[in-house]
Amino acid sequence: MRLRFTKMHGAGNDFVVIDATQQPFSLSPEQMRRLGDRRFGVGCDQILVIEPATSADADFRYRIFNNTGDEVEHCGNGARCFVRFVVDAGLTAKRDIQVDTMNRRLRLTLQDDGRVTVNMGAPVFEHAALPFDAEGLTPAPVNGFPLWPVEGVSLAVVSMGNPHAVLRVTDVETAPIETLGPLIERHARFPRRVNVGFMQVIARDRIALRVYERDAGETLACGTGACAAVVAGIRAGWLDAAVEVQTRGGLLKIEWAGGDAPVLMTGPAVKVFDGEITL
Ligand SMILES: N[C@@H](CCC[C@H](N)C(=O)O)C(=O)O
Repeated sequence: MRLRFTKMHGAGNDFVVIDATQQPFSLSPEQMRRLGDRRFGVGCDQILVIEPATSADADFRYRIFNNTGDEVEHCGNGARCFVRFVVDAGLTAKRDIQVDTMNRRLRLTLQDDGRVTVNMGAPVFEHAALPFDAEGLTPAPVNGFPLWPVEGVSLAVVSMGNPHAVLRVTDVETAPIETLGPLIERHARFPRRVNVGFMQVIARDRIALRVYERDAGETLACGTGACAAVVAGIRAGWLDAAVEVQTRGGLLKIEWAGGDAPVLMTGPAVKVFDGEITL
């Protein structure tokens, strides 16, 4: 089958975007893996699929697959690229767009400077939402916020629609991402696995972050990971309500007023090229 696609990235987190409003989309997990393979296919961290809305008050439906072919709940950097794509492709004349994902309604705004702000919804701390199995563990609360001892480190657990574990490190450049990342990602306490964020607090309004993503491994940026890290940092009393997140691929701005307030994420969305592939 021949498939038209657009290669995009958000702060270096890269995507193959498929417009399923204009062409049929039905790829097997094997075809997805080939598409996502950097040597045998196009290569990307995630595949984003844009579909017509299925509810009356949404503009589109947006589906996300890791480059392993597994469908996942959420992708923050991808959400920004989704907006850039639908506006540039003329699929909508709106600048404020509502989209349904697997488990959330997102509200997104294309700014005049080309960046996109995404209302990511509120963070969820209930363990069932990740899920996280805390049976038999005693948390070490920091300012009342529980940090959980797993594999010798202290983890904050946060769902942004998808699961995140966040740990504070003194230096992201020397943090053991390659060893600890996969160990926590596949730890039995996270039955559906987890994205693992390594956060260095630089100031109350600035962190450096590296994320070992579920399935994709370390990416140059993770939007939901940035939200989870900032939320954890705010709850632990380390950060203010607006924080710049330095990732290896670029800068993201995250804002959260606490409680049930939604997390707002602002950052870049860039088209790289259009292409066609036979799968
Ligand atoms: N890169 C993403 C997150 C993609 C999904 C993640 N790997 C998962 O499995 O939950 C982002 O920008 O949020």
